[in-house]
Amino acid sequence: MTELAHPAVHAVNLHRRFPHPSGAVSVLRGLELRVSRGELVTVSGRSGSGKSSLLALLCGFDSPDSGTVLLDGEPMNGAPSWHTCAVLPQALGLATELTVAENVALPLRLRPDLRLGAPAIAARVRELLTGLGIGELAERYPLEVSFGQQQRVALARAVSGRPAVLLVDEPTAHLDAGSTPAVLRMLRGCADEGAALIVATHDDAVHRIADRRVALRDGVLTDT
Ligand SMILES: Nc1ncnc2c1ncn2[C@@H]1O[C@H](COP(=O)(O)OP(=O)(O)OP(=O)(O)O)[C@@H](O)[C@H]1O
Repeated sequence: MTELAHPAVHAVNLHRRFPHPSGAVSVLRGLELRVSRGELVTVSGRSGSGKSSLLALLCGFDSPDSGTVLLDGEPMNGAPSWHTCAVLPQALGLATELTVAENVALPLRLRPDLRLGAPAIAARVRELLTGLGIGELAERYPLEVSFGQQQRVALARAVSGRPAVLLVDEPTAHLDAGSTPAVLRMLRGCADEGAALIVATHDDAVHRIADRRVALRDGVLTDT
């Protein structure tokens, strides 16, 4: 019972400042955020307001100057496992030496606890790629598909292991209007299955599927 009292993600008084010879940038200034299981929160904010910097702190890629990130009530200790917290970063980070299907399968192969055999992994990969409209690209390599297609591959990889927390940076930035609904369906579906989602976006279509919208301004979040 007590564990349900904790939000899946709780950012407490986060401060992050980047030193630079031409003047330090104080990006986060006491930022607070709580996101529950099953909740999809979108973060808006002008370019350079600190959305990606926030996501980097929440997944442990970066550390705050002060403040804490709690996952399920526990202070983050280094980068959490991929099935605890998965990320779709702007830079995607696909493994270019692996095929599209192998990239998406990776989080599943890293989870022996799931005891998934090769056929079950292949079925999950197929389901995700087909759901995103890129099933025919399974055997290609990331550099043989467009950037918008790579972005959907990276989304499929992020969700394949059913992470408890999913952090997503600009998921529709490189998509045409026809490809966007499938991405929105997948994001919403993850939240409906119980994941906590934080999605940085400039896209109103993404904001429309949110349970809650916040804006990052002057280093803090406000409800919109
Ligand atoms: N490693 C770093 N070193 C120095 N400055 C940084 C670093 N990372 C980010 N910044 C600065 O922090 C600020 C916030 O950047 P960030 O990428 O988080 O913004 P954003 O809101 O995600 O922007 P966009 O919408 O364009 O992606 C910017 O002024 C950026 O130049």
